[in-house]
Amino acid sequence: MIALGCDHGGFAMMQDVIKYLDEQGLPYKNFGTFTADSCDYPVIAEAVSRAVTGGECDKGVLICGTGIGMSIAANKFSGIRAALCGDSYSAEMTRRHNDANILVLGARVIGLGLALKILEIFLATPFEGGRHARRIALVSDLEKCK
Ligand SMILES: O=C(CO)[C@H](O)[C@H](O)[C@H](O)COP(=O)(O)O
Repeated sequence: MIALGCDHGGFAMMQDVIKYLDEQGLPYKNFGTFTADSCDYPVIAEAVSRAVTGGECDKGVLICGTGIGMSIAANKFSGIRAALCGDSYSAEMTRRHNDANILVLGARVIGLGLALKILEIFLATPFEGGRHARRIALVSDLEKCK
C-alpha cells in the first residue's frame, strides 16, 4: 500500500500520479490535500509519515512545490527515509542504497514525464542490503541525537 500526500503546489501532479497508479493497478491511500487551495505541507507530511512508520503503508509519495519542505518534515519521523529525487539515477540509488521509504517530488521543479519515470523506478527497485543495511542502522542511531 502506498501512502500519498501533497500540498497545493503538488496537487496537479498528484492527480497524474494517482492516474498512473490506477493504470498500474497499484494500491494506495490518499492523505490529501484534496483541492488546489493553499494548505500547509507539514500536516500532510505527518499523515503520510505516520502511515508508513505505523505499517499501514509500506511506501509513501509526497509532492510539494520544490519537494524540500515535505522532505524536511517527513525526515523528522524516526524510521522515515524520505528522498527528494529529481533524476532517475537518484531514484534507483536511494532504493538500492538508502532503502528510502518515501519518494518526494518537486512539482515546480520537474515535469510530469520525469516524475512518473522516477516513481516507476522507485517502486520497482529493491534494497540491496549488505553494507547498506549497516549504514542505515547507523543513520537510525542518529535519530537519538538532540
Ligand atoms: O515547502 C515547500 C518549499 O520547501 C513547498 O514547495 C511548498 O509547496 C511551497 O512552499 C508553497 O508555497 P506557496 O507560495 O504557499 O504556494
